[in-house]
Amino acid sequence: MSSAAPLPDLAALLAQRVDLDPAELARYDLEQHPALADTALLGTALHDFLQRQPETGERFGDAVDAELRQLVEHKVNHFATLLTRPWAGESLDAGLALGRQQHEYGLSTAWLSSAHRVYLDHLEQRVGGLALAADERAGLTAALRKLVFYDLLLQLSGYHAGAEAVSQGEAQRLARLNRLYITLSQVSHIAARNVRHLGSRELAAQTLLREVCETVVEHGGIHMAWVGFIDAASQRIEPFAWAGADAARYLGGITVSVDPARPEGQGPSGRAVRSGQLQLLEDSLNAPGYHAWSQHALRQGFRSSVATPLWRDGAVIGVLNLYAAAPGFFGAEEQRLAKAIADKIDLALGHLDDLERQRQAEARLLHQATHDPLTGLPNRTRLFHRLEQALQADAADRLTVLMLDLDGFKDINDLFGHSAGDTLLCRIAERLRALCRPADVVARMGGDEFVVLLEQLPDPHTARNAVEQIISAVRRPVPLPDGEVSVSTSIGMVTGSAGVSADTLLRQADIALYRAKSLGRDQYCLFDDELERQLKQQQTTRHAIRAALDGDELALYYQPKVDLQSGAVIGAEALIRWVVNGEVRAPGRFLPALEGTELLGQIDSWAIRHAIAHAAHWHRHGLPLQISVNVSAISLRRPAFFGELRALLAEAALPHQALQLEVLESVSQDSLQYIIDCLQACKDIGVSLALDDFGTGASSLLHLQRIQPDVIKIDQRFVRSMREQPENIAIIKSVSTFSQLSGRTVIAEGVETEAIGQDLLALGVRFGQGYAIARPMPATDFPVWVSQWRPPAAWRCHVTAAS
Ligand SMILES: Nc1nc2c(ncn2[C@@H]2O[C@H](COP(=O)(O)OP(=O)(O)OP(=O)(O)O)[C@@H](O)[C@H]2O)c(=O)[nH]1
Repeated sequence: MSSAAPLPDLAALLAQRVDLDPAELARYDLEQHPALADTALLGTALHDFLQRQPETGERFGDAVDAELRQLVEHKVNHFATLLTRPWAGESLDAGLALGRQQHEYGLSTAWLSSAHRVYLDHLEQRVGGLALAADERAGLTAALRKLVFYDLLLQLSGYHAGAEAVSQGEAQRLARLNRLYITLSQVSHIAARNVRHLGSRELAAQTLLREVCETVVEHGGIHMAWVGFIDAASQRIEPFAWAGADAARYLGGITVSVDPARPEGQGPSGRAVRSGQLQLLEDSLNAPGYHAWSQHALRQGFRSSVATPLWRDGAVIGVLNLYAAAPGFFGAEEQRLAKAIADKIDLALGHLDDLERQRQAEARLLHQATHDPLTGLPNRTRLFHRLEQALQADAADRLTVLMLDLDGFKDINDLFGHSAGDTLLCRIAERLRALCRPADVVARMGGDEFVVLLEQLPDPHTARNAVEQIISAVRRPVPLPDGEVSVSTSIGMVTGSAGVSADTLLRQADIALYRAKSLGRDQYCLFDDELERQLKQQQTTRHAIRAALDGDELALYYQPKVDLQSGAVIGAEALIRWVVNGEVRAPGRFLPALEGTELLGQIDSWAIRHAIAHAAHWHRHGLPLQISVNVSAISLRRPAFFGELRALLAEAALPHQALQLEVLESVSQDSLQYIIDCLQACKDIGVSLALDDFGTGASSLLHLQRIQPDVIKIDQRFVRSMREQPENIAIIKSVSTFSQLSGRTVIAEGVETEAIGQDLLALGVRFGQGYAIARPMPATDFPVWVSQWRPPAAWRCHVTAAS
């Protein structure tokens, strides 16, 4: 061994510490004494010694045999090298490595040092066996002792270097973890944020997840972070939010799939989705299955990453990817943190979904509260709100409200069933919607009533056009499972004006609608102040009539019906009068105000009750006449009508034939089967039926067939003017002939003069009613009149001539 070569710094330093002079060792030329090492012997001694140390068992556990043997082998080899080439670099390295290794095993310095006792014993024994002079042996022994201490210092240096490296690495790791924990707490904070104001679920998720990525990058020492979600159609993981240097460019350049059959599905994200487990990429440079991305990753400057699955309702929906610049960045603790961040994202997404569900539920509730469930149109509440908004806008005068009510809709329900009625309402709703502009409001107010709100109309002409189109559209037949039905609609129309309230506008539209109905339906009516005045008048009248019904102001007057030929009184028609402060008012002055109201039905009931009472009284007093009373459609529609009538007849003990019901042709035009059934039931118990005002309806003969009246009353308009309008004579004649042929009695109304009576007799009409016979009179006057009545001589002569 050459002592001329300089010692490595550390070797020189340690040698100096133990006062070992390389020249001193060199003097003994240890290579001459291979027996000194005797590695086999030393190995056994060292193994036996170390195995006895209590610390050995604690440190090596079950693996004591294999691991201790290996360590002992390293030690012994090193010892042999040390003896022969103590200053060689490999000897130095091996000593340091041994020390670091014992530190890594977690062995103490005491344990390490104790081995050197064995070296000393071993060397002393070996040296004792050498053939050396005493002073030489003493010198060699001393040099070898120093060499053992030198090695002890060398191994302890390695041990400490190891300890230092670990503590430095640990400090860095702790600092990194600390940052990550801070990051996690910030992520928790973000995930728990109130997101209501962030807009839609999509927008809120984007904001939250972007903030999470930014926080992780900014505070967590992460190079880049992104969250992606699985797109079911493409089976790709589509980036949703990201942060970090050039993240957008990186993500723009890669495709990530969950499909294991594709190379893009082989990376950590695809595997994370499929396995539901975090996937660790220790080093992108040498990771199997990573070739598809490694170039991108290198350019992007990251070496390690974790892909953590994101969950929703038990299924993986996406991935959180975190990247670090250093390889092996993600230790166990970092991975736990990545999972914890992913958990927070799961929570935040769950929270967003709950919020979205809540929002949808609220929207549904609001929709339910503001829309009609049958047609889906806005309901009264919403209409009212929209109307108020429209009125607050500047152009109130360019606003038109149309209030629609279908005509005779009740009949559709009655004839075809309620569900057919529903279908009809839906079809009408669709037609209205189709006719209006998107900004117009079409609302269903309930029942068969709709309101259309037309805003920003350029002129009144446009509004009228719209109404006319609506009227025609409603008229078009609607196909139903059992055939087609047709309805019409009446419409009240009103135009907005500055300062008018929504309430008022709707009320005015309603007034106009009412007028359109009373004018005969299937038309529209424009609201004006006169209309309102009339309505008020009407309401006053109704109020007064209701009071009259309860009080004693109504009376029945009787107008006789006679045989013009013989002068015989065949009966009388009961006509209602309203006696106010001595003034007797004819029904024409107050009944129109009751049109369509239940009050009309009450008036009918009152009249029937009193007519029966009068007739019964006269019957009991030798005047067995048939008394007729007018009944409106509204009464005949009442299911209780027939029962009540029969009870009244029974109570008064009046023969049923003594009562006649006069119905208007318009009743029959309603053609309701149950009205006809009701009339038939009355006929079946002997009550007589007269068709009033015959000739004024649209299809008289047709309805005759359905109603089957016993008596036909020719409307007085034909009779009164028969002299001036000869065509009326033809009508009267044909009605008379037809009636005689079908076995019905014909009575002419409006016999106002003797001449008319004569003409009627000449046409073969025998029975009449009119001023030439008698005006309607109070019930008390009627028996007297009957006893005194004589027909004009001309009629009697006519009779004579005819016979
Ligand atoms: N099928 C159906 N019918 C309804 C609904 N709501 C209300 N109705 C009925 O619709 C009818 C509306 O009454 P009215 O407007 O007085 O009946 P109408 O026969 O059209 O009378 P006019 O308007 O005077 O021509 C009533 O018989 C209600 O029972 C519904 O949702 N579906």
